[in-house]
Amino acid sequence: MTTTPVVSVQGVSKRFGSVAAVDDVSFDLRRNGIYGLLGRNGAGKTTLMQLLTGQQFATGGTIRVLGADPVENSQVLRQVSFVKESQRYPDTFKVRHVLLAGRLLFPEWDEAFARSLVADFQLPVGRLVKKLSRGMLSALGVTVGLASRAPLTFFDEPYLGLDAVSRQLFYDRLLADYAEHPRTVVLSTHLIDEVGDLIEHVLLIERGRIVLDEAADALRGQVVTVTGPAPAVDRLTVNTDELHREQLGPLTRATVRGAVPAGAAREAGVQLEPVSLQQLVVRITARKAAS
Ligand SMILES: Nc1ncnc2c1ncn2[C@@H]1O[C@H](COP(=O)(O)OP(=O)(O)OP(=O)(O)O)[C@@H](O)[C@H]1O
Repeated sequence: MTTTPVVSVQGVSKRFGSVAAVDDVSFDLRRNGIYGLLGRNGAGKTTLMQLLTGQQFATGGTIRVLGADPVENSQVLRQVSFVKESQRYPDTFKVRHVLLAGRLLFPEWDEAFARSLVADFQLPVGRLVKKLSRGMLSALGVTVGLASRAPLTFFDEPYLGLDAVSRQLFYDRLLADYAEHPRTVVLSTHLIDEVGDLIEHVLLIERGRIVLDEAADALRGQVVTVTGPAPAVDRLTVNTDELHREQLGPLTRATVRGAVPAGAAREAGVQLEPVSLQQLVVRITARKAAS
């Protein structure tokens, strides 16, 4: 059975003058999944999320969110939570006003969950938002994003201000809550190894184009480094897609995508090692940049 995707993007572009921030991209986001929107600085992650949340107009193409155009569509936008680090709040707002706004705006808001997150992150509910530290502001965004339980939730690197302990808390709470209340979550980040275990699906954007759109598990198993004498490495990797090659003294190390026979590698004294999601993204991005 196929279910309608939560987001469907067809041939979408967004230009700012001569800059193509998003360049003819097409992809779907399915119902219930944790997506990693990965890419280097300036790749187009924020612009893409702004397009999906109706905060920017596409220069071309079609965007459907929950089956409709998101622009000025309150029916759709009530189902969408977009947490970004640069979030602005009215000057007079205290933390508790932001939480109240969340409760009023989001139909699925869970007040008890919000309170437990406020306690976890030790947020001062009576303090003016403009007096919060950067980390506290991030924690407030994360709290709203999680407690909103929106069917489509975007986190645009809101955790950059969080310290390592708070970031781990965010990842733990997200996973636990997602298990009980599945929804579609998009995490944009360049802290790829940190979110590597959370992500079910990878969308890699590079200079406005989607260059990878794959299940994370499939990717993890597909890419290996093969280290040994050059002739043996060549022989074992003949049917693979080579992403990178380097010479380490007498040894060659190739990063390849595809099946490398483990038994034959052992016999040839060639070492196989799995590649982390972070390394994989770096290799693919570097190759795209070179081509
Ligand atoms: N309002 C704007 N006016 C002009 N150019 C813009 C505007 N917004 C984004 N851009 C440009 O579009 C490109 C993509 O920017 P975007 O913020 O989407 O990237 P990003 O992947 O989110 O980057 P980062 O990880 O650094 O936040 C960049 O070249 C940026 O300078």
